[in-house]
Amino acid sequence: MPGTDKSDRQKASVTDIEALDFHSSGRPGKLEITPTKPMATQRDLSLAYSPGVAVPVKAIAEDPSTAYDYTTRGNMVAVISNGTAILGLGNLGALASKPVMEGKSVLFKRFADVDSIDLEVDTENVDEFINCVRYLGPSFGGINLEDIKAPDCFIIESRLRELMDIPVFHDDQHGTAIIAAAGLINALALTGRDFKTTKLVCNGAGAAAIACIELIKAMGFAPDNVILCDTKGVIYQGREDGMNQWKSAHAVKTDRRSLAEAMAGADVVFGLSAKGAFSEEMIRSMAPRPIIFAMANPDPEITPEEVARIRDDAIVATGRSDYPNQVNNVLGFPYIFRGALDVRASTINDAMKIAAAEALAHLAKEDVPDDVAAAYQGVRPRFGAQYIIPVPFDPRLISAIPVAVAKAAMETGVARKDIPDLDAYARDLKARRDPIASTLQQIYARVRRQPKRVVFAEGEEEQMMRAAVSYANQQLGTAILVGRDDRMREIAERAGIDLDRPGIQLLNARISTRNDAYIDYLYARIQRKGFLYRDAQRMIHNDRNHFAACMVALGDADAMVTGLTRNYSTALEDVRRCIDPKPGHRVIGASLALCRGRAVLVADTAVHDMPSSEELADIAEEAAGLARRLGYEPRVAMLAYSTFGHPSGERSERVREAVKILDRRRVDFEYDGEMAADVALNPRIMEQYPFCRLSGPGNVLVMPAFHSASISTKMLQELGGSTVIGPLLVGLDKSVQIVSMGAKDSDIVNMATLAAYNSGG
Ligand SMILES: NC(=O)C1=CN([C@@H]2O[C@H](COP(=O)(O)OP(=O)(O)OC[C@H]3O[C@@H](n4cnc5c(N)ncnc54)[C@H](OP(=O)(O)O)[C@@H]3O)[C@@H](O)[C@H]2O)C=CC1
Ligand SMILES: CC(=O)C(=O)O
Ligand SMILES: [Mg+2]
Repeated sequence: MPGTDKSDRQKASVTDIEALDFHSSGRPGKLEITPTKPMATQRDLSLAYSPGVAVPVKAIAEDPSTAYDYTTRGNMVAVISNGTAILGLGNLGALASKPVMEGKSVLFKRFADVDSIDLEVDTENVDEFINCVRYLGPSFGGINLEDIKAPDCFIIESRLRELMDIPVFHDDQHGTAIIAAAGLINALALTGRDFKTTKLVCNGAGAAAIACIELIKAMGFAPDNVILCDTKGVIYQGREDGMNQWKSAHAVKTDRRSLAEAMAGADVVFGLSAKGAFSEEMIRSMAPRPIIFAMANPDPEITPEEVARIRDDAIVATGRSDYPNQVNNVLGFPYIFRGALDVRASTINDAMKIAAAEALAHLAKEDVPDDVAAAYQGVRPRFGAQYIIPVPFDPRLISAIPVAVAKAAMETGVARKDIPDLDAYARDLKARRDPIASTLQQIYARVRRQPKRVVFAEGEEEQMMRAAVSYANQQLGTAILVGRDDRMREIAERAGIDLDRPGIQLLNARISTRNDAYIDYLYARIQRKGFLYRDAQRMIHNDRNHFAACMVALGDADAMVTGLTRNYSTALEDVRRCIDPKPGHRVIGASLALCRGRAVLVADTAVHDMPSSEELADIAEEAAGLARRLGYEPRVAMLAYSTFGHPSGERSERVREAVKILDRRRVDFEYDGEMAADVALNPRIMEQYPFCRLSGPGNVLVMPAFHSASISTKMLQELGGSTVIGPLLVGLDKSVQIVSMGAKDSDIVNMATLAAYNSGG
């Protein structure tokens, strides 16, 4: 198995198997290309291809700038590597770099709606690489070079910048430098230091390191106060071994020779080298309130835990997302290119880079508004040692950084398109990303802060075990697998699943010491419903759903997940035997559909077959409550085949009546209907009904009946490429989620996490 030693695996938030499964499941890899125009008819074909395509061809030949109007060029970036410095893993070749490059491409899309394709170029020859890339200009609005080793990357980037008239940006250099500079601006402010007098050591003298120190010197650091080190130690004036012109440019006059000597008394240390390069002794020798950016990936030069063991006055950042203060270029490249593309910039210059760094630094100092707090695990972070830089999921990044970059491009004359109204541009950017689409990430973060005990009722199923291990690994809490101990171990061993890890508990229902309590509890609930004491005994001993639900009911676990081996309604019946609805609530199912950066809740996708008007109103209230718990303000659209009375019919009448009931109940959320789905979702169509009370497109869709709810979500999933999570059970007094039969381990983890989240606390 590729990867890491045992201790690494235990602290890793994902296992090697999970990482491989993630990449191989479904369509291998992380990207696909989908057309943006219909390709359904002969006419479509004639327009998209011959003869219609000849018209834009001629237009572009006549005026090249129209390529931005007629092709993907203006929103398309290539991520290009030869794999000679893949993260901190070294030179593993072009092909091996592909997962990272695909990853960068999906981050472009996810965070800034920039389309991107990865290109791996199989040569270590600098001239060959340049020649390969230089002719690709017409295809792209920008080139993001990635993971090319120093010093080749310096030559490659500077030659390509001369040869091409679109931005060429080596992310490991400038992306990293921008983010590190932003973090440093804030860390210096917090420790009361001045750029001009602060002493900094940078370990690593490659792509990222050289760019970082060039940028911080441009921002005011004194060259004599910056010591660069590489595998051979300090880069001092006169050194000959392992040198190149880029290192020489930063050589200093000093008698220090080793990294340990350089770090003694230093205020700041940057690690852009390799795992474990900083020893405890080195950290101990630094000045009071040291600033430590250990940025090597995937493992830092020293971990925050290791630093905390030695001193409590340090500000620590790493390149990883599972520690506070993630200094990683993911905070930069998507947004920097967004801004550059939107003004059709010919290059990304220093002014644009500094503008991005300052915008990022500034954001960390701003108050975190409610709708952003969710991205921070529901806690409002305060500018300080644990929060010097925003997290990648901060929804403000999309409207802050591209604006700063675009403005700097216009001011320095490299923009080929003007954006006259930057406020309007910021609003457009904000609309490009729906904060609800980050919901799941926020939920995970919240659970991680308050880990929960979740029972995985069908513990003998391989998928459940995988999900439980993933749940525990992600530090979401304790995963309790219910099943026969020996059977679970046998299956786990065959499947290569390691159950002996922190956070996993195996529980045999037959021999649990709590059975008498569960049986008494259950019997009290079912004795007047035609069941005998021995029925209750059998249910607890032999049926894992009843056993697990009683565990949750009696507080031995916080939440439960089941459903893999039994159909939804049967599993729900089992659970309902043990757990009541929350007082004053109705149990419903709601599905969260995530599609193209947009998210909607659809209800009721599980419980009510043909809801009455009263029940539809209840469903609306439950679904709106769920939306709020998920962190967003509901706009409930009561859906039907008709819109505001036309065409009329019995089902629509029922929905209309539900709206009147909500009026009478004076509920405290936006709702309206009845309306068709396109009216609810498309603002242009909604405009035709100016009296509609929704302030924007519906984000909670209450369906007129179970069949329409189920059919529409399944169609969204199969035809629309949506991720559908759920149905989520809402309204029960204790937190239970039921997955669909045959669900994948990743679906089960999502549901377990949602169950944990819903269990409150
Ligand atoms: N957090 C972030 O956003 C980013 C982090 N990085 C990380 O920075 C590191 C370097 O990447 P990059 O600059 O692209 O790679 P390069 O190959 O261009 O440079 C690597 C540099 O690190 C030095 N080095 C390697 N091991 C050690 C060591 N144990 N002690 C001192 N110096 C060492 C090398 O020294 P020599 O010159 O003697 O060979 C070289 O100067 C990687 O770990 C990478 O993951 C990179 C980009 C972004
Ligand atoms: C983050 C990144 O680009 C790297 O580690 O190489
Ligand atoms: Mg990189």
